Amino acid sequence: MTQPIISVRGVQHRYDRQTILKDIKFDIVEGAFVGLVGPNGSGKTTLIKLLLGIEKLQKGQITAFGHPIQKFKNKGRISYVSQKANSFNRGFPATVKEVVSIGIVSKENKQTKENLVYNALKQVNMESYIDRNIGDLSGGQQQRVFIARAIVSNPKLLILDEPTVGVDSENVEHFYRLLSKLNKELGITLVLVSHDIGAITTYVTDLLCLNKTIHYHGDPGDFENMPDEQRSKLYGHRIHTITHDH
Ligand SMILES: Nc1ncnc2c1ncn2[C@@H]1O[C@H](COP(=O)(O)OP(=O)(O)OP(=O)(O)O)[C@@H](O)[C@H]1O
Repeated sequence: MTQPIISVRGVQHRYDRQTILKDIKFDIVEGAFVGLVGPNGSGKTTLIKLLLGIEKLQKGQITAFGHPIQKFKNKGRISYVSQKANSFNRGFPATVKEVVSIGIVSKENKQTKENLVYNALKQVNMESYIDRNIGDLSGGQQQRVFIARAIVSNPKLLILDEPTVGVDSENVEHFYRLLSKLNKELGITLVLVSHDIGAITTYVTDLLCLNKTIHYHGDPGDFENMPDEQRSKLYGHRIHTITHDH
């Protein structure tokens, strides 16, 4: 069986006196495309922060690539695109090349750096924008540049927190297709945080429904085929049938 690259056991998390996460247990295997869904305030970002080691683990165990998260040295293996990545204003004084270079974690010479940046931009079809100012691009284009920055050091796992906020629906579809390509062709394991269960089930291999605890972890197709009422229970929140044609 494939070894999990992330393993979470018995995780609990509180802010002040409020329990945000409880009895969290799941594995992420190499090559998976995981959709992490849940209503507002269900703890998705907190869980991601724990996986990234940004938030201190209070109770339970998390291992990343076989190491306890407290001792894990990332070295570019886990990469992250945050919720508000695509919000640069017009005129922001940085080129696409400069933004993507920030993602290079190893010491490289100038030529290697340029090649890495170009290749990462090519993966997201943005290589022709390399010398443009980041602020002059649309939200969807900026988001692609941030993906390039996140993959420029060849991560094994890429975590994206609501990356399609502010991106129009047509570009959202393109964006999910791009993620699917990165997963299948480059073999990058993905965790995609989203509100839009209907849109992501087509692309993800595993669905994780979170609302304080994990209510469902499994095949997205099996989840979609359940009656609405049962799905609402598993999602931990009322859910409408949202189907998207692809
Ligand atoms: N640093 C913090 N201190 C105190 N409470 C926090 C902190 N961060 C988050 N919370 C609270 O924890 C709960 C879960 O927040 P979190 O951001 O993890 O949820 P989420 O599922 O990502 O929400 P959303 O979908 O709205 O982004 C919320 O009630 C939030 O107000």
